[in-house]
Amino acid sequence: MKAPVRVAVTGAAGQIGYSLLFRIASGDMLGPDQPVILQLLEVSPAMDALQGVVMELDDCAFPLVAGIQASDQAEEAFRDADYILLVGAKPRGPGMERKDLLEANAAIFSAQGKAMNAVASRDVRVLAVGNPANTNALIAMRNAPDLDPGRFTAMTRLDHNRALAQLSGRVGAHVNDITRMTVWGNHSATQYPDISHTLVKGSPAADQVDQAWLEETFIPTVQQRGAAIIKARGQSSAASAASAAIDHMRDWTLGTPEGDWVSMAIPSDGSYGIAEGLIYSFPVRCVNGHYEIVQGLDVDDFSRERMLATEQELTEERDAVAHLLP
Ligand SMILES: NC(=O)C1=CN([C@@H]2O[C@H](COP(=O)(O)OP(=O)(O)OC[C@H]3O[C@@H](n4cnc5c(N)ncnc54)[C@H](O)[C@@H]3O)[C@@H](O)[C@H]2O)C=CC1
Ligand SMILES: O=C([O-])CC(=O)C(=O)O
Repeated sequence: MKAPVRVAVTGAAGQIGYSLLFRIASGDMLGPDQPVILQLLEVSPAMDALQGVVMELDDCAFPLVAGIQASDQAEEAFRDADYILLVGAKPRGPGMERKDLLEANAAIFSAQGKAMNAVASRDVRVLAVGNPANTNALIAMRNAPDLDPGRFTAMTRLDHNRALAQLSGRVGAHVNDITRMTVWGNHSATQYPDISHTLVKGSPAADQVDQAWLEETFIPTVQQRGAAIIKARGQSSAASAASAAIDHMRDWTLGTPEGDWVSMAIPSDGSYGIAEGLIYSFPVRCVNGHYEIVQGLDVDDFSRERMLATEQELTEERDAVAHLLP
């Protein structure tokens, strides 16, 4: 058995938390030989509810759980954390866009960035799930100047998985047979799910679907899937979001499968002409605990236009929170 690692989760008594914690604890995120110490953060009024979740975690008698701490203080929850999943934030309701949450949630990520800067492990891996996820990751990153900016990421894996599911249904292939899907940009309605480089059983996906389906069905369905779930369920997606968070952290830490890649929102290094520093979703390969942007993909005019539109939205979100970016 390895030495335990410390995994902090914010919003631990919320909807996503209720799916996420049990999967982290069972080894789905970091592997069946990696014990974890869970460090759970909630706001003070939710501490009773969090205590109930902790009781349930205890009652699972998970072999990999080496400790559980619950706190309403970020500096306690983030102390020496090797992984931080920033889930705690307000979700949107019907008729809202995710960026409408910016004002309500931005302050949380600036305070939590400062707290992790002070106390987290210098090798921490951070995932922002709370919306608007990309810009919240940017706020946390900029408020944690002593940590490596490359350690700050936001979740577009749910969009990536949704794109796999939609294409799988259309071409009649299992998701396991689909590789090299890409989601570019923001976790929002401007994101660009791109199948230009995607393979189905090793052959180009673009040859197996028509342009009208791509433009009129595939892209808008993936872009609007979060809203469709809210309409159907009355609440935003939770179990699928938790599952995507597990996938994101697992692949970052343990590596992406040979020949494939995944989508992660990470600080842009200027690749594909995207402004440096924005938290933008790229195709990435992960090896030995590090991600690298897949380079050299052809970008045609159709793709370029969409990649720029979502970059533009991220620039506007960044400008709207300039006062929180030291
Ligand atoms: N990036 C993505 O793909 C997805 C992101 N989301 C976002 O994730 C966030 C959480 O969603 P749910 O779990 O459904 O919401 P929820 O409302 O069920 O849970 C959020 C929890 O966060 C807690 N919280 C609020 N402020 C906090 C703070 N400062 N510190 C610690 N905890 C805090 C609340 O008390 C609550 O228990 C929302 O912003 C939602 O929009 C949801 C689905 C997918
Ligand atoms: O749509 C929402 O507000 C929740 C979310 O981010 C998603 O399901 O992708």
